[in-house]
Amino acid sequence: MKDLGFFLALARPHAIWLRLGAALAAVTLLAGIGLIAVSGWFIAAAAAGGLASALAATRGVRAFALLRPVSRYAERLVTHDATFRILARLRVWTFERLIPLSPGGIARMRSGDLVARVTGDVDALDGLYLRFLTPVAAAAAGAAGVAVLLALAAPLALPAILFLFLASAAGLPVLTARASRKAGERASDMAALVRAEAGDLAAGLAELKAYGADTRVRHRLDEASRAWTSAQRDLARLTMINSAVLALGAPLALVTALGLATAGGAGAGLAVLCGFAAFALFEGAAPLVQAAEGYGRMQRSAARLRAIAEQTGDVVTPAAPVAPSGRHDVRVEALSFAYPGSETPALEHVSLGLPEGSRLALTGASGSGKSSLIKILMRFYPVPAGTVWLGGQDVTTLDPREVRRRFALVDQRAELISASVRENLRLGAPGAEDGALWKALELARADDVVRALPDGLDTWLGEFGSALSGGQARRIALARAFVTGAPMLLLDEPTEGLDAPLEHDFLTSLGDWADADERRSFLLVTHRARVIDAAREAIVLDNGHIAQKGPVASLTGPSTAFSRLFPEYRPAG
Ligand SMILES: Nc1ncnc2c1ncn2[C@@H]1O[C@H](COP(=O)(O)OP(=O)(O)OP(=O)(O)O)[C@@H](O)[C@H]1O
Repeated sequence: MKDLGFFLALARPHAIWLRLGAALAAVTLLAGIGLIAVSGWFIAAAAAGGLASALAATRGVRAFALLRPVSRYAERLVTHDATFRILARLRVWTFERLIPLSPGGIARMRSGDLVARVTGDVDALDGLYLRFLTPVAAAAAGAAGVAVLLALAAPLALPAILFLFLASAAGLPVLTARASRKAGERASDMAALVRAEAGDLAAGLAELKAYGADTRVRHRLDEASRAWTSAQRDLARLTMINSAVLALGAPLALVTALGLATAGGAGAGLAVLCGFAAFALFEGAAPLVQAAEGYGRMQRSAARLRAIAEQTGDVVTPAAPVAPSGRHDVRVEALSFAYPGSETPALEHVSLGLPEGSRLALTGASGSGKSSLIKILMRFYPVPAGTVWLGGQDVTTLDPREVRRRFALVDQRAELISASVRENLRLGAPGAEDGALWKALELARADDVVRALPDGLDTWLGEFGSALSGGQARRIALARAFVTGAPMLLLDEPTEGLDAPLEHDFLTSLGDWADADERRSFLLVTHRARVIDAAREAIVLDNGHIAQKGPVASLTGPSTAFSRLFPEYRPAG
């Protein structure tokens, strides 16, 4: 309940609309009770031949019959509008909690699970605002209205009817909430699991099929789906029982009120009016029971969403970040780092400098820590030991977003988003004009690629840029990095998988970009000897330590770490 209370509080800015919706729901319920009660009175009066009463009743029927749909329409409009606004706020709230989590922190969460939280869990909470708050107020107003009517016309019936109503509108929902809790939580968990499994299956379908593992994942998905269906079946059973109880409660109230009103001396017309009013009151109990049926699900969704709010990012934004200096030289001093949950350090006591205008290659065997260093520079992970200086300032005193703005990242996956070429290029510079995009494309030798696409810059690139070859995607990713205007490029094996001419073109583009401004610099992670020639200096990492560093030509020589990695290396030219 604490979690649900938290999300109720989040809806406070929209409270006025929820209250108006509740008032309209109360009017709708009262109009419904009035319509049925007066209709009953009309039938009884007409049967008894009381023309005057029958005429008065028809006026009542007309008034209530007009009022009910109008107030219901207005209520739906107001409550749905308020609910959608609250859900939109909730989504923004969720993203605001996710964004400060560093990419390193988010990478530990399953992507399908994240999607389930932002979509399914947020949607599940609509029941809290739409099916819980509004009906409580309406049912209370309906009960008060019928109580006044019975107190005036058939006081004998009042206690029995109120008892029946309280049992249906309070007792039954409480019992239902208890009974539905486990099944609801299971349904919510399984729905999230199904989304996560389906996400994994869709994302890795080609690989899973290639290795014949798709059947295994499909089985897991089937199992989760079956568990989800079973939980939903349990909930449906509960709904069925509740519907039966409510269906019995309404006629029981009718008969009770009718009998007791007659016993109390009310005439036939009045007795029927009281009976039908008591009957119609049960319309107000149904939404409360429905809300209780969704309690477990809502509770779980609220808990899962709150868990996001309670996560603290690995990379902390300082409360008062210092303003960045205009410089962008980097210095790493005695940096040590291990991944969360890992005992083995990925980097140990690493010190290096990347002055403005530098062209540095970072090489080393697989697992030596090259990508880890890039992730730390990008502030995807914290700096647990040692110091990283950017423009003479300790990066932990700067806003991580400011640090990231100084770097543009290109890696071997060249992750293009499923959007147009233009949107991909503008990812890091949303306001960039087409002229700037074409300039960057020319510099990255990707302008011909884009001109050959059916709609040029407007061409849709498909999921992860699947409409392009690896080489084309890499060149567009390089152009995207150029568009950002960042003075430093971090390239993580950017030419992996490219043939020699494509690799040569890529490195020439990189060189041209760096030549255009002497303050520009790049750090190039590579396993390939040919690529090292694009740099002036190189660092060889070995098991998280710096084994060698200096101008590329100085690293060769018998039994150096560099020559062990590149025995065939001959400096270019
Ligand atoms: N997300 C992670 N969680 C835990 N350990 C990790 C993670 N990423 C890398 N490691 C570990 O950190 C060490 C350094 O990895 P890193 O990716 O930096 O090496 P690398 O030199 O870039 O390797 P490669 O050339 O194969 O890309 C390795 O031992 C690796 O297993």
